[in-house]
Order: sequence, then C-alpha cells, then structure tokens
Amino acid sequence: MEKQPRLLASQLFLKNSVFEVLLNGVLLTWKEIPANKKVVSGSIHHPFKVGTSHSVSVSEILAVRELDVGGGTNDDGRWQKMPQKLTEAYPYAFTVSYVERARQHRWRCSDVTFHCSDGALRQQWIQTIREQLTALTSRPKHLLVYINPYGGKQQGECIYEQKVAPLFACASISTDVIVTEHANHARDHLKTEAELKKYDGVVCVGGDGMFSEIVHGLVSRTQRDNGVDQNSPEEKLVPCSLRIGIIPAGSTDCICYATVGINDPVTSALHVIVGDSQPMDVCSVHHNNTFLRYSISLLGYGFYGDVLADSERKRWMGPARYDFSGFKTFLTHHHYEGAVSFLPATDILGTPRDKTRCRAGCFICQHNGQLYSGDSPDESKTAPDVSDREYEVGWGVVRGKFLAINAASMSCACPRSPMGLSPAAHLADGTTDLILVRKCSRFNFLRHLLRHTSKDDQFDMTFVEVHRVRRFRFTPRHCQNDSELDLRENGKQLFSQICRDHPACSCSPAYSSWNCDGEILPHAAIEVGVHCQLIKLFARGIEEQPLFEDLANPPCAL
Ligand SMILES: Nc1ncnc2c1ncn2[C@@H]1O[C@H](COP(=O)(O)OP(=O)(O)OP(=O)(O)O)[C@@H](O)[C@H]1O
Ligand SMILES: CCCCCCCCCCCCC/C=C/[C@@H](O)[C@H](CO)NC(=O)CCCCC
Ligand SMILES: [Ca+2]
Repeated sequence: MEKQPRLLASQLFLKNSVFEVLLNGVLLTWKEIPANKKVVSGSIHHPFKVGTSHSVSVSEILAVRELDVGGGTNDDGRWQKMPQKLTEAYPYAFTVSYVERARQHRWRCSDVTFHCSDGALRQQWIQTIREQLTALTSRPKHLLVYINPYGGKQQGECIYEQKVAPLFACASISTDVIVTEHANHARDHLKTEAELKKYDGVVCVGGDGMFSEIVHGLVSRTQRDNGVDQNSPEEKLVPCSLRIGIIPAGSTDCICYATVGINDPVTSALHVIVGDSQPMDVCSVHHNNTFLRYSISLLGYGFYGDVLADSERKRWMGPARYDFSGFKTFLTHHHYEGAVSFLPATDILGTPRDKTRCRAGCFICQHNGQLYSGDSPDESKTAPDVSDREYEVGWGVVRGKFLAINAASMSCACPRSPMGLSPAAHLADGTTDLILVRKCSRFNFLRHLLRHTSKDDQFDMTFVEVHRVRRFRFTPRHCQNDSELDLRENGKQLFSQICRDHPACSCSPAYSSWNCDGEILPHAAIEVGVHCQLIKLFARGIEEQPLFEDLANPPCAL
C-alpha cells in the first residue's frame, strides 16, 4: 500500500511575524496570521492588516537545511542576519530553498527561513520535508557533466562553477565533470566509454553543437547496445533512457530556448534539479543508405547552409559571426535547383499555420506521440525516386529554384527570433515542418526574414510553402548520381566549372550545403526521417506566461 504523505501544520516565525505553515504532501504553504488572531506574540501588528500567503509545490522545493541560529551561519556557511529578539525567543530555525518564477520564463532559487522555539519541532519539519523530497523519484541524484570551454563566449567553465555547481550541491546531486579537450570528446566518451548505468542523466554546458554531440553519443550508444543498425533509413530506433540537461553557454542556444523559454543557466539547472522531463523528436539524415547525422532543431539548405559555411571560418568572432555571415549571405542571394519529395503527416493534430503553440504539457505532442510511438518513421512507404516515381501515393514532390529549404523539427525559437523558424512546430509530435522558400527578389526575401523577428506570419507569402511531414528527401538538380555526390569534392568542381563557363554572370553555385543543427553535412542529396520522442530533456516545455507577469507569484490577499 502506498504511504500517505504526512500532514504537518505549525505556527512558525518568519520575518518578525507569525505564520501558519502547512505541508500536505503536495504543497508547502505559509500564511501570515493577522495580529488579533495570534497565539504567540512578538511583533507589532495592526489587527486589520491584511496578511500574505505563499505556496510552493513540494516538487519545486530544492532542499531543506538546519540553520544554526547561534553561530549565525547555516550549514552552507552562508551568513544569516537575524533580529536578536527573534534569535533569543525562537532559536531553532530551518531554511527551505525553492523555485521562484521571475520574468520571461526565468526561474530563481529562493530561500525562506522559519523559526520555532522547539528543537524537536524543527527536526520534525526537516525530516518530513526530506521524506517528501526523497519520494520524488524523477529527480536525478548522480549526473555526468560535460563542459565545452570554447562554446559561445568561452564562459562554459565559469558559468558551471559559479552558477550551476552550487545549486547541484544544495540539492545533494553528485556529479562527475569532464571539461572537453577537443571536438567530439563528449560524443565519443558517451558512445564507447562512459559507464552510463551510474548516472540519472547527462548534462552539457555549451551550445546547440555541444548538445548535438551528447545526442549523437547517447543515441548511437543506445542503438549499438540494442543491436540496431543506424545506417538503415527505415530502421526504428530505440529511445534513450537517460535524460539530457542543457546549461546554455553557446551562440544560438536554440534547443534550450525552445524547450525552457529562455537561455539562462540558473533556470536550466533548476529544471534539472526538479527532474523535469520533455520528450523530443530527432531526425535521422541519410545519404545513399549511409547514416550521416541526427538533427533536433534545423536542417537548412541554401540560406542557412551558406550562413553556417561562411560563419565557420569566423569562429573567432564569437556569436556575432552569425550576424556578419547572415548579412553577407543575404547580399549574395544565391538560389539552388532541386527536387524535394515528402511524406505529409496527414493523420495528426495540428498544422504549421496554427496559432496555438507547443507549450508545457502540450496536448498535440501527447496525442500525436501516442499515434507514432508504435510504428517506424517510414510508415511502410519508401521515399520515391523523384525522377521516375513522381506520383507515388501519399508523397508530394516540389521541384524548382529555392533560396532556402528548411526543416524545423521544433520551433527553433532563439534570442534572434523569439517565435522561431516555425512558430507552431512541436517538440515531440513526430513531425518536422518543411519550409520551401522559392527564388524571389532580395526585397521579398528580406520581408520574409524580417517576419521571423516579429509576430507576422512568415509563411503568408506567395513564394513560401510549408508542409508538416514525417519524411522527406532532397535531390539537387545537378546531381547525376546521388552516390557519387560529395560536396567537398564534386560540388566545388562543378561550381568552378560553371563560373569558368560564364565568367561575367552572377549565377548561383550548383550546390549549397546542409546546415544540420550547426554542422555542415558533406552531401547535398539526403533522406530524412523523424523519430518521434527519441530523446528526453530535463525540461518541461515553455510554461504559459501569466496574464500579468508582475503577478507571477503574487502574495494573495487574505
Ligand atoms: N574542447 C573543445 N575544443 C574545441 N571544440 C570543442 C570542444 N568541446 C566541444 N567542441 C565543439 O565546439 C562546437 C561548438 O560548441 P557549442 O555548441 O558549445 O558552441 P557554439 O557553437 O558557440 O554555440 P551554438 O552551437 O549554440 O551556435 C561543437 O560542435 C563541439 O563539438
Ligand atoms: C535582416 C534580419 C534577418 C533576421 C533573420 C532572423 C532569422 C533567425 C532564425 C534563426 C533560426 C536559428 C535556427 C537554429 C539553428 C541552430 O541549429 C544552429 C546551431 O546553433 N544555429 C545556426 O545555424 C545559426 C543560424 C543563424 C542564422 C542567422
Ligand atoms: Ca516535431
């Protein structure tokens, strides 16, 4: 039989007032007792003064600790200044650390200290709160942490030591920390060496590229342990059991931003501590039956591929490299020819033009997740060869000249674009939004780009179309033979050939490259499938904002 949570109610002192403090297994509530009703005296109160009430969900309590009133410090060694009168009359105190919501989805750690005159009563409170915290089985106890010291503004180690490690310590989470020494260090360690059984989760300190390393390490390890061949595009992949936490310290931080609502290290650390869980879709990318990479946020050919290719040469600029290369790529205005075939997700809830957004506890993700969790991403239909099976049942084909071909498996919201590339995309619905931007004037393309920074609909333009799909395939026009096409070699050769043939023309190169979550793919011809809810993050999705933000955690009038 399940143990009933213990109910505890006492009158305790807090900041010179008496509070009725209640713990019921779900909530910890403290409510000021109006002075005329107090059974204990100690402070001056107007009898009709309105008291305040606070509630904290037990699931959002980080820790409780004894406060050594006499010594003036708590067991963290932090100095506590208390009124002498209170110290003398109520020498037994304990501090509860809990999550408090601040502006723009930020979470902060707050402390509240209660005082009482009885040591046994204090022990009872501490013990009961600890029991209730121990009963929260989704909380991690032991974490493996990878820090990229070179991500973003190169602040990874400092952010972890100063902002995150103290919070993990406060919540009694133990960690094994690895500061990476080279690119793919974390991926390869996870793939082959890490003793994963020891941990309840993996945390990365860095940007989207670092997160991608963790995903590749964990997904590959899970497939290998389960005998699944990643090279087969039709294979159903086995979901990873360990959750991943992201402490943002990168340049774009779009995964963190779109799953938490802000790129803030303290907020992310608190989501890890409370043991949140957010499933996420992962796209597998193949070329000619060979596995290339996984993508969680953006797969972009044309504009975003070119921005990335250019910006990689300017890493020394830090996050500003994307603005510089973005502007330069916009001016070059290259378009690329090819054919996109795709399998629309027809049986699901939601469309890319919806006004509703994927938020914490998203019903659409739950519904579509159940629909897709049992079957393989291909739905037993293989991708048609666009050259001769154009009208394959269920598949659509679009040919033409494109400025950009983007697949957003989630909104891709980030500080640059708070609504994202596809504002109505879902984190865990088993689909990706395929956005095709056809060749148009620079002016129109600029209008389209600018709409990513406002609430205007970037898809409401004649040269843009968007499809919610389960699979897609891209074949560049100049690709004679998919298996032969290697961008690094053939693409460059072909481009230089075209430009030699037409020296005065401002023609576009034959190939762009795919930007796969910030990594360049070596092939232009790719096949993509969405794997519904393959991984889980220590996050809960973006919480709905309260109507009036200032009242996010209001003191209720009694
Ligand atoms: N010790 C290291 N030395 C060099 N490169 C590293 C090291 N550790 C990780 N990396 C690589 O650095 C790349 C960039 O890291 P990261 O994603 O953390 O920052 P970013 O690129 O600035 O941010 P974003 O990906 O959000 O744009 C990653 O692809 C990762 O593989
Ligand atoms: C003239 C004003 C134009 C404003 C246009 C703003 C549009 C911004 C959309 C941003 C979409 C970001 C998608 C995220 C991609 C990440 O997986 C990847 C790795 O971090 N970042 C980039 O490729 C970095 C890509 C940076 C692109 C600018
Ligand atoms: Ca999705």
